[in-house]
Amino acid sequence: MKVALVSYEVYPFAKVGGLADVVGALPKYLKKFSVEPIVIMPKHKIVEKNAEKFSYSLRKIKEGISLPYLKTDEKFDIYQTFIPGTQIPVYLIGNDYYFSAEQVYEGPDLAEQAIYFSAAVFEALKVLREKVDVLHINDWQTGLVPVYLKTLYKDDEFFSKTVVLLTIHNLGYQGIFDSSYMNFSGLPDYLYNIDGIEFYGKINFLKGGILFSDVINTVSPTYAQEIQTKEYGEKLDGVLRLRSSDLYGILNGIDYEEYNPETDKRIYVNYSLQEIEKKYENKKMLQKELNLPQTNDVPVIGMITRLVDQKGLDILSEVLRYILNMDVQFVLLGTGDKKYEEMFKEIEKEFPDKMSANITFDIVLAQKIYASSDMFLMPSRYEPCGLGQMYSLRYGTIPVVRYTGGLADTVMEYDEETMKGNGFGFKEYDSAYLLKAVARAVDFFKNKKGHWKKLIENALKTDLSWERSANEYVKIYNKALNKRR
Ligand SMILES: Nc1ncnc2c1ncn2[C@@H]1O[C@H](COP(=O)(O)OP(=O)(O)O[C@H]2O[C@H](CO)[C@@H](O)[C@H](O)[C@H]2O)[C@@H](O)[C@H]1O
Repeated sequence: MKVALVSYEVYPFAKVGGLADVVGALPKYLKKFSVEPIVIMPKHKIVEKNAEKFSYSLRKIKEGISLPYLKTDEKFDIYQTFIPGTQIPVYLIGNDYYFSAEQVYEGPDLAEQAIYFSAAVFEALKVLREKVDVLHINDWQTGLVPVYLKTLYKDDEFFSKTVVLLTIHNLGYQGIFDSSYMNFSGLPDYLYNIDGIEFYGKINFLKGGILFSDVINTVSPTYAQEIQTKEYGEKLDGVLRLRSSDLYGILNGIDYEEYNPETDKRIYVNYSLQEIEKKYENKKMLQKELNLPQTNDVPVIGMITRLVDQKGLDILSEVLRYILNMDVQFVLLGTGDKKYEEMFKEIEKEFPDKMSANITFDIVLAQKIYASSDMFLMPSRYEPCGLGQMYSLRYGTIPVVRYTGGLADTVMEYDEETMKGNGFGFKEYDSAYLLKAVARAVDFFKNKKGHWKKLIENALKTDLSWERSANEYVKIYNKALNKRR
């Protein structure tokens, strides 16, 4: 079975968030289940910049390809590279006008960029003579791929057996744009309809993906249920309920080779369950690097996140000062909304010995924080899967989370009686419960050393590998293929 994973971000070539990690890792594991994966992404400017850092090279293999249906004369080239350490080909759509901004989600016009990329997938596959069974698309940027397939490419022999799986990594981002883009896309006008891609007087790319894909999944079972409700449905719950018999939840895995405390070169000192004291050497080095007092008596609470409302920053802002009045240190790494960046900077000034606010994007520092912290905070309003808590568990760092979406599927409240569970959390989205959960974790760290050790052991033993998830993906690829047979 040949599968093309289509994504606007892929690690290590261009990463903004968790989407990149998933599409960068999944193909490696699909291979173990006899799937032949290829990857298609835009050649963002950052892809060239990252080449040296991650030791890959880019080779131009085709050039000057036009898009027959779009209202543009812009042509694209195809570059090729491989997922590092593998033979898995990555094809990059290169166009200087659309994909040369400094940041992945910048550029002349994000709607046109996404349309251009989605349409280019078809022409690229034809030029490359890559006949794929499944187009595995990801998030709104690729939502129009199945719409093109089932309309303008419907009678194209080359794609007559191709099916589409849409993975929704985050329903909060849908790609809602002015209806005038219908014209640019070249898609038939009848699609601008409530049963098509029209959405409250605009067009919605993700809605197109949901309606036109053969099978859909989200990145955790709980989130797959939640998004069919009004509370989490982001106005697409009705459309999702319509597709509920084709909607699955598959928990993401994490890349166990890339994220391994025993071998990770980005952290200060490697460690394992057998040498857990070395985790504390990391902690001391991080404290030093970030100018915090070097001590093991005080728990370090880490947080690495895009600074957006989704991540629970509003309830955190209500109680962060209370948290810092406990005997703790708090290390934040994140970028995003200015109001949150400023808030953390402000609080850092108030608590210079306790708070370190790092408003930057830094993959190496992220790793050091995952390894060195005692706890990892993720009080999300909603969380499709969440990778942060999984990386923490892998590094023996205890997650404190709101039990929603994938957080509810991966973190289990610690039970003193049975000594089962790998973290702490709260259900209701309310700052008082957040504070209580943090206080409970701090109490265990300080006063219940035996239990804390057991927590670390349970965290390190949690199975979050991709193998199981890759197997699930193969099952739903087959479900999609059965629809066309
Ligand atoms: N400033 C910074 N510096 C370095 N690294 C940083 C960083 N800010 C964030 N990161 C990294 O970006 C990733 C974030 O992944 P998450 O899954 O936690 O959230 P995100 O909302 O981006 O992903 C969405 O897609 C993923 C993938 O499906 C879902 O798990 C998730 O729920 C959904 O919201 C982590 O690897 C984190 O370490």
